[in-house]
Amino acid sequence: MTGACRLGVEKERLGDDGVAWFELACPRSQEGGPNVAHGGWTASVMDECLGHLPLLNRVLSVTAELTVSFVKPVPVERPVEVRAWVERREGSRWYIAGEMTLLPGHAVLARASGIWVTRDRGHFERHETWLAGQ
Ligand SMILES: CC(C)(COP(=O)(O)OP(=O)(O)OC[C@H]1O[C@@H](n2cnc3c(N)ncnc32)[C@H](O)[C@@H]1OP(=O)(O)O)[C@@H](O)C(=O)NCCC(=O)NCCSC(=O)Cc1ccccc1
Repeated sequence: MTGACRLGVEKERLGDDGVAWFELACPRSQEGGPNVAHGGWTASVMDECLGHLPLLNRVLSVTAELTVSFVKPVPVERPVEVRAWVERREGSRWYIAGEMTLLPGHAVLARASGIWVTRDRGHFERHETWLAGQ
């Protein structure tokens, strides 16, 4: 369980096959058109879910690139599923892809792919040092 996620993610699980699975619904507050999600919500959810895959493997990473295809409008307050999987790893880069489908029929609503770069625990401290010089 992920607790009270502001994006609406309610459940999360890593399968034995390495595929991460999430169940969620777009909150009414994220509406971008009549009864449908704002695209920024969809992109954020894909970042959140795909980015959780390294975390579920106990690896700290940050998003370096993210591409989202908006296939269909996402209805608000309707259960949707996101699946995420690792396509390949090269050096410190994780190439991760995923898709969002509408439950219960699994019509595809969005697809995403991106690159996550692993970081050590000093990442945020180094950022604070950099920020102080700006
Ligand atoms: C860290 C980095 C992405 C790269 O820093 P640098 O100093 O340049 O890195 P460095 O030189 O050490 O290279 C390392 C490796 O990376 C590669 N590479 C580098 N750039 C790119 C690229 N654009 N695209 C592709 N690859 C790139 C580079 O070739 C090298 O590869 P190698 O090791 O030779 O195979 C920096 O630009 C940054 O912090 N950006 C902001 C990130 C941020 O704030 N994200 C949003 C918040 S996080 C979030 O929300 C996710 C989340 C969700 C849910 C739960 C948890 C997490």
